[in-house]
Amino acid sequence: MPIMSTIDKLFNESDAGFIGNHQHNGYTNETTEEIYGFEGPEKKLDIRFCQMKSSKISTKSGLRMINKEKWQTVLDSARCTIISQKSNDYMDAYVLSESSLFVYPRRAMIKTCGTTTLLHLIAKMIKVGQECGLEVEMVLFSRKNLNHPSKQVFPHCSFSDEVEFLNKSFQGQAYVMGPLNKDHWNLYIADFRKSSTFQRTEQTFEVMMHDLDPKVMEQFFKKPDQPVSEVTEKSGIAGLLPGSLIDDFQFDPCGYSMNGLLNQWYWTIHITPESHCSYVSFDTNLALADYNQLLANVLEVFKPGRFTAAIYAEDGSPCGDPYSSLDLPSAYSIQNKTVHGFDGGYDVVVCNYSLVGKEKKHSTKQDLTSKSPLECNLISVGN
Ligand SMILES: C[S@+](CC[C@H](N)C(=O)[O-])C[C@H]1O[C@@H](n2cnc3c(N)ncnc32)[C@H](O)[C@@H]1O
Repeated sequence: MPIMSTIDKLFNESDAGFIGNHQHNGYTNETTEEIYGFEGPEKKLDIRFCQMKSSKISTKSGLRMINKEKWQTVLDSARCTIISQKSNDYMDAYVLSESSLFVYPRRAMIKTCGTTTLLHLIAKMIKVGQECGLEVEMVLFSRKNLNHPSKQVFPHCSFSDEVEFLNKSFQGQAYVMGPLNKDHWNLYIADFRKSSTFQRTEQTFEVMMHDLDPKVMEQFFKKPDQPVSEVTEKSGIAGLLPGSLIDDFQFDPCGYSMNGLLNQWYWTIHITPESHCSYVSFDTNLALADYNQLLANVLEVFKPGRFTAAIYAEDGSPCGDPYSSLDLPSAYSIQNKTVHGFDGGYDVVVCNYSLVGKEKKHSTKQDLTSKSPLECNLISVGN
């Protein structure tokens, strides 16, 4: 079935008053999103699994044994729908009505936006793992601060509720990276990995962009007869990581999501183009030694007014020194940089940037001599 007719069918079959996660307020014809703006910033759950000792099930495909229909029943708990799927030798990647799901044999990464209830799917996720002979060995839950937390469904109205909820299943630790009263990134980690059992080589890079250039955002309002592949090409998205298998989707009347599969690496972009709540996210686990050029290219494509960048890097990953990563693109000034070294063998760095003066042209060509004052928070291990 073509993608468009699939999503039309899914949404038409939704309960009255709900279109995917677009929720009517029940009093007028206006949706919650029309009043407050769509909540672009995603909640992200990254769960790593290992072989369960007591289990007789042992397959190389692990979580990839689970089919699309079964994943949909898991996603029902988060209130989002699978729109499309693409797979390669390494992973299954799903575009969702609200963001994306990536499934590796021993890892599932889900990000959902709007008023989805991501953490409600944890119990089903653990069960799915058990059915594949796997148990959880690490959980990372993260999200940027939300625009309208009070419009969320429990436990997503506050990070402390989310942490309490997560701690019912795992015993983890919670961190706020960045200024509490400005853009910041919440992170919860439960790490059950046995030390020195294997090399830690994972890394992820996220850019969370606000106040985007309206001319750029115009491209993500659906135009009759323009195929989504043309939007992906002309916007510059396709050129970010050439050679990728791309699964892209345009929402009606606006909005855009894509998953990219580049060998074993995923990348994903989600766009909320409405001017009163414009937001774009870029997320990848691509194993680069540093992300400066990729960041510059992403900024050149989207031209945000402000953005937060976050790197998670394990000690054995190519991105060895996150502190010196995220060098300043010249059109932007860095507001703050928060680095946390974890005793589990990984570091996290989160930076906030804003565009220097509206009159300045959007150019992200690197000029490392013009660094502006840097407020730097170094948090020691175990804090
Ligand atoms: C799912 S997309 C991408 C969200 C993403 N987290 C981001 O980075 O902005 C959200 C955009 O699609 C639009 N949209 C249109 N129909 C939608 C639907 N049925 N469900 C979710 N979003 C929809 C929203 O208004 C918004 O502009």
